[in-house]
Amino acid sequence: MSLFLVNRYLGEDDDKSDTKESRSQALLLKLQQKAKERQRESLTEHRQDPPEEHAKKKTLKKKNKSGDQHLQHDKKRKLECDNLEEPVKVKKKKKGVTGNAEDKVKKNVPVTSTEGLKNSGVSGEDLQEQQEVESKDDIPKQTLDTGFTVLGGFDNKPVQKVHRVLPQWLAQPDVIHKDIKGHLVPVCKIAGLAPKFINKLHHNGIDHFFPVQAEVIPAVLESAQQGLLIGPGGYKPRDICVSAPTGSGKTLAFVIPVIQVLMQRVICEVRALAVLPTKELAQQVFKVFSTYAEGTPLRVLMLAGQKSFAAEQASLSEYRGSRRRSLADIIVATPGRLVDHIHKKSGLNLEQLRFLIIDEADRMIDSMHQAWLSQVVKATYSSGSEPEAWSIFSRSEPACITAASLSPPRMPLQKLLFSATLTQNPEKLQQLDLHQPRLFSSNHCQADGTVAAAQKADCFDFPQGLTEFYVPCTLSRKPLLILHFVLRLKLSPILCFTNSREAAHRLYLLVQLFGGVQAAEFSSRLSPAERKQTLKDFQQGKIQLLISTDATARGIDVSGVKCVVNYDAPQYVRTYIHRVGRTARAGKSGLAFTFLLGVQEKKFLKMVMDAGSPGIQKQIVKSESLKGMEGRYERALQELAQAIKDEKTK
Ligand SMILES: Nc1ncnc2c1ncn2[C@@H]1O[C@H](COP(=O)(O)OP(=O)(O)OP(=O)(O)O)[C@@H](O)[C@H]1O
Repeated sequence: MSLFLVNRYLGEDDDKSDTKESRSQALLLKLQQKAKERQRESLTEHRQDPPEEHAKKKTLKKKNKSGDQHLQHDKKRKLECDNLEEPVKVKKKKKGVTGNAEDKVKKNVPVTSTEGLKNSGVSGEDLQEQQEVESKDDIPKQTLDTGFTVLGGFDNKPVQKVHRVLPQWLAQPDVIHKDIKGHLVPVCKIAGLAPKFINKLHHNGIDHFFPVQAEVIPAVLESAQQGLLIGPGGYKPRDICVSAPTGSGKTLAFVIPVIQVLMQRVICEVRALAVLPTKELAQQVFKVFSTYAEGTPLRVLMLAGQKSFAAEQASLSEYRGSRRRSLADIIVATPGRLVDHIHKKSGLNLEQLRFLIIDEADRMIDSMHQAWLSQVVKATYSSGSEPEAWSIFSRSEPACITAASLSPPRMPLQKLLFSATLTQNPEKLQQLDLHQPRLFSSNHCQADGTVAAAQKADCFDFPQGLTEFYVPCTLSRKPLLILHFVLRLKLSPILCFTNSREAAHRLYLLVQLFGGVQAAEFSSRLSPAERKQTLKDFQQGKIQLLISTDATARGIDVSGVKCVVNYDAPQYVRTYIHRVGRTARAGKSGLAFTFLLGVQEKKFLKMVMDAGSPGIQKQIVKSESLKGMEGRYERALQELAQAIKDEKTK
């Protein structure tokens, strides 16, 4: 009933009905061909039969029209005895129940496509009668008897495509320019930054802000213009989401305003918490916070498992007199360690928390293990256990609104989300319970800076200076290719990604056995201390080829990476974007190569183009250019088998 037809949003995939449509089209064509063949046979037969014979058949057919199966069977047997072919039922049917196209062909009744009928030599008036009869037949029997008219048709209408409807804040974001170099803003132009802060930026070689920083820093400063307790206009400050390419400077976009807002604080309380997915990223952000908090009274602490739990606990707070005092203003943590400290009540007091920063937000949303966010938000409400001098400002759990609950200003909790591949799926974002969110996105920015129409889901921005290639190859040639890139093409330092830590380890052993390359591996096979040392050596240029799993794919900032190689093609487009984003950072240029087997090419290229890649070029490496390495390579392969066996025995 079309009155109650509801079209659902079927996602960005190809329309399901299209496939259904194409299937039925194909079936129809097949049936028509069969019908035509039968009609041709009958016509040839028709010409051969004498007229009386033809009349006999016709009457026979009319009598048996509504015959049942066994009668049909007898007739068939009778005809066979008379050594006569069964006539192909080509022509019209006066009455009868419509079957589907397939049934029609089985009973040799022509499929109701008019050209099929025309070709079969059925005359015009028959055609008209046929269509009238059929069109009447289309209406189910009971309506003919009752005379009621049926609202809407029963015919199979294709589902209309319903376009995605986004909340306004997602559909109309604040635009961030993609072109970093073309839209630099001098740091002194940003209102609200303390002069000594500007000097510190100059001292660290930062004279201009990148587009994402020029947009986000003023927005965060504005949300705390009236102090920590209230946002603009006396309302609770809006949460902020930032979606900008890899290497576009998102870290400083939250470090600088948070330090600027908190540096005037009087009493030390935990007022900023940055949560990151991995230890290495936490270490990296902790370093940036420490660099810019130097010279201010702010103290930065990391809870990521680099030190023992007890050592972290001791550095969180201490008793002074009868009260526990916080020893940290800003905390940088990984979710697991953070939840441990909350559960074990190890002196982590979040009741004065003002900024909750979630970096690599899409990854943090997907891996909400231990429901860390709800634990953190719960911990920001006053437990009521210790009568706090700040009780006047401490938050109480949201309850019914009363005059009392509205009177004293509560410390608002403002969430700041950052990612290069921020999801636009409202259902996923709903988990974060954002308050009147404001989105800053480069995704919607056109070349001339105007806002593009709502983007397809999962369409992202790639760094401007990135050039992407794919290399068709076979499994056995991959190691030779990576050696060719290091030894012959001199593309090092190369960051090479594999899809598993075993593959990374095997490749590392093989490259070591081949010789002549400073290589290292980076995966969870190494201890945190070894990983930290490996990253440091890579930063210092002591390593030509770093073979890594996706542990370094996100956020790790290693300046000077000229080339990223996807030794194993990534399964997901977000993984691809974060891997290739390890190069071409801060507006610099960089190369990304993906080794593809024949079977992977079509699907991978479609995935990358659908994600908004500016273009990926085919780079063929001829077998001749690998000549001369085969001998050493074969020997290295044999030794590898032995080396792996020895490791297993150890
Ligand atoms: N205004 C600036 N001027 C010069 N260099 C900058 C500026 N802002 C950031 N950088 C440098 O750019 C590099 C990338 O910065 P950052 O790691 O913050 O990028 P990102 O957007 O967080 O990347 P990812 O999405 O991969 O985490 C860093 O080495 C940083 O020091």
